[in-house]
Amino acid sequence: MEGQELPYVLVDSIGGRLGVYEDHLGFLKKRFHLITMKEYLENKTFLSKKIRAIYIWYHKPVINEELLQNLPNLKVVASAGVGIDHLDLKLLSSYGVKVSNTPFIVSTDTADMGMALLLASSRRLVEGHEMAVSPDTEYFPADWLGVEVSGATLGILGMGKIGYKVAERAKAFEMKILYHNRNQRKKEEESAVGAVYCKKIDDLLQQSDFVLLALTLTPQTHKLIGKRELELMKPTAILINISRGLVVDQDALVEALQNKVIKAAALDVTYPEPLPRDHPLLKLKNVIITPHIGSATKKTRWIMMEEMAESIEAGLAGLPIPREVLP
Ligand SMILES: O=C(O)[C@H](O)CO
Repeated sequence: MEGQELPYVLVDSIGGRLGVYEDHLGFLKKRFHLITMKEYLENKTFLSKKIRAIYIWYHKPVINEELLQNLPNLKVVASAGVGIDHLDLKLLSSYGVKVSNTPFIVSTDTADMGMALLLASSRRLVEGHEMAVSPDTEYFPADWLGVEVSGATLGILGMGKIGYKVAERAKAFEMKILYHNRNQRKKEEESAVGAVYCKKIDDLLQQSDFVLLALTLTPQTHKLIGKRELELMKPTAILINISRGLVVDQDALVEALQNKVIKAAALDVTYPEPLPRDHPLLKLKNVIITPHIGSATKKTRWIMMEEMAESIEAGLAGLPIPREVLP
């Protein structure tokens, strides 16, 4: 590309908590002229015509109509991860902008995260750690027991790529698996992991010892798990969420956990993220919260970045966009 100007790509920020990773910069800067939101806002007149792609990391920058109106040469939006609930696909398409995501690479790590949360909450790892490092020598009281995983029933809501990988892992833990999904999986896929389809979500909720949410956030799944659904669950059940905070009615969840309607929850996602420091969920002993780290491993995050760069390059060259998301 010597002598040729690199394409201008808008990013939210570089480094820091939500910015593009510093160690991804070498790779990206060989291909693109990265412009942060701050630089764009400081030099809007010149940069708005230059920017041809947006690189969305941690759901940022937020793309609204005003931004689209100001970027007449925008062709591609590459979004990290699988969820695209932060994007208005119809709006983007009306501006002729194509969208890509990285749905395949994140599924293994996110499924691992689901199992990690399931094991951590059932075996009370966080409380156990606190007990072990506490100055108090009252170590492991007899009434402090966990919940067995082997032989327990896991209900998976959302049997896409991530849900299915959770099922594969749960099978190795000798769990019984129920699932609900918009479409029933093929018989051979079901029998490979020993999963039984529940047409009705209520049946899955009533029968499961662990309910794991691996759903896409859509208008149909928005606050799908509310007071009624939590009350259908067993009082000994644990809720695990690795999808989006908004698939659960969080106020109803707080109430259910406070009143022991369910035993515990393990959440990689909440709304908002992070939760305000005085949020009641942060005060409950029967809750584990992690900071939306389903795909946060070194190798996966690197491949996500490479895939996003590949999609931008293809889109700008007028080629079919790998992993394009259609409106
Ligand atoms: O959707 C995903 O892949 C992750 O949750 C990051 O948004």
